Amino acid sequence: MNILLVDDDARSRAGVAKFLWEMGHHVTECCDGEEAWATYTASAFPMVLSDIKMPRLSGIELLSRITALPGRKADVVLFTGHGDMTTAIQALRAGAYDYLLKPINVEELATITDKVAEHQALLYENKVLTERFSDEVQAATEETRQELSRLKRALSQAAGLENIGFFSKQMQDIVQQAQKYHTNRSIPVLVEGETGTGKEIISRIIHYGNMDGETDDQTPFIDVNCAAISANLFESELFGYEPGAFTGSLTKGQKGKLDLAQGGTLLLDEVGEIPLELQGKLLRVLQEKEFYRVGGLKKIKTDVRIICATNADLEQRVEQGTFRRDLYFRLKVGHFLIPPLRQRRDDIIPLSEMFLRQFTGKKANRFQRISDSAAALLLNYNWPGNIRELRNTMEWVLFMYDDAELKPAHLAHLHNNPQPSLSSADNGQAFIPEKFTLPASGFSLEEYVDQIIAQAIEICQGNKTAAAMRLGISRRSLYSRLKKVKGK
Ligand SMILES: Nc1ncnc2c1ncn2[C@@H]1O[C@H](COP(=O)(O)OP(=O)(O)OP(=O)(O)O)[C@@H](O)[C@H]1O
Repeated sequence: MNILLVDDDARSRAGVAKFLWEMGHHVTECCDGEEAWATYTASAFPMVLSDIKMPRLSGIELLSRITALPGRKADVVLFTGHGDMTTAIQALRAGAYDYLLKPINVEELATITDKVAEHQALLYENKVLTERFSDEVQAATEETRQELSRLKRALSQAAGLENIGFFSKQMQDIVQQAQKYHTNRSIPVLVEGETGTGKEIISRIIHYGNMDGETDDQTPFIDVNCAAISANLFESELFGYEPGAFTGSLTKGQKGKLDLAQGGTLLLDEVGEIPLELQGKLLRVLQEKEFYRVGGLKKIKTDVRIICATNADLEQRVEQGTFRRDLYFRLKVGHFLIPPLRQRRDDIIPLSEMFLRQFTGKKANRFQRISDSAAALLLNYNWPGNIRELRNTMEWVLFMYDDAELKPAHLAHLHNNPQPSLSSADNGQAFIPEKFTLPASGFSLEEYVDQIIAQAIEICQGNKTAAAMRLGISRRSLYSRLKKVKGK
């Protein structure tokens, strides 16, 4: 062990040093506290043996400095005079490991030195174990974190809530509202919107209560596409049937979707397609919270949240007499009208980027950017198939092309929707509509201008200078307009 020996009495110091060398230790000698402090801070000593009374810096002051140092430090043993118990107590209070009475008894010195060696070995072992333990804890924590995120991903996937994003204020408000409905299961909810707007996703958020499918709620989410069930099977599909209820039925009978959704959520997608004669039965379920199986006499109590989704105009169906008015109002207690994508343009670019990232997968170099002109095109297309169409478009682009940037050429197929066209100007003549009638409402000049710019860029195959010339505006005006569109 490396021992720092400090004593201003050279004879006594030499005697102690000789004994310690003989014990097999390595001794560094100092003749006062200041010299000892400089030596101690320059290299590591597990043990300091020091006299108390010394010029310049006393043993107690040296001890205080050593104990004030951060980290692992030496055990300090101080020499005190015979009968000087006050100093001995003072030394222990200041943090000394032990004290030795002068003149030094070599047996006591050997015992204390062995004790210090053992103590320092234990401290070292403890340090190593603590470091190893903290490494192991860190590794285990990392493993648990990875496992948790794997499970979260699996859960989101199972919940159908993987890779979704809501960027526009309109959709963020809807998601917030949907999360509120999660806590009140007794409110039926009607989700209306065009095809592909995300009605099913909003229904799942109502059920799971959050966007990533992470929930303690293990209750079922049962999805029924009412348009896909033939009218004669509808009742048994929804309510189930008792054994032998009809010819060809299973002998054990069968549970219906309402039974399967017990305690959870039943999503009736395309609810407008429910046959009129069954609408009364559905109303009864909503009002009385009970139903009969086909061929059954026993009332079955139900505890199911019912969400209905439709892209049909239910109000019109009510007027036409094909949908019950009382059911319509009952379903509509909680109501969402999901806007089409063209009315929430703030979603278009971030969703496109998200889908590109998603379909690019690990081939990270592909389609890292969307060019200004492609962005203008995406923003001005009217997306009749809404997010489903946008998603399919990005998947198709990634399948067809390999480029670092999404350009108008990759989106050529988006142009055949009925948008105002510049093609009539292809003969080089100025484009002057013969007659333009301003609609009573719903017209946005801004949108119109953006659409024209997108088409000009597309016609000029992405060449913005040519597009600006074509439109009779400066290149700078075109760029500032594009910047504005992208920033929207
Ligand atoms: N916010 C979103 N983020 C990512 N993908 C979305 C989002 N909304 C919808 N989608 C995707 O668009 C497609 C259509 O969504 P969804 O089935 O929820 O629409 P829908 O309105 O119920 O359509 P339909 O009326 O045709 O049944 C799905 O692939 C879905 O994953």
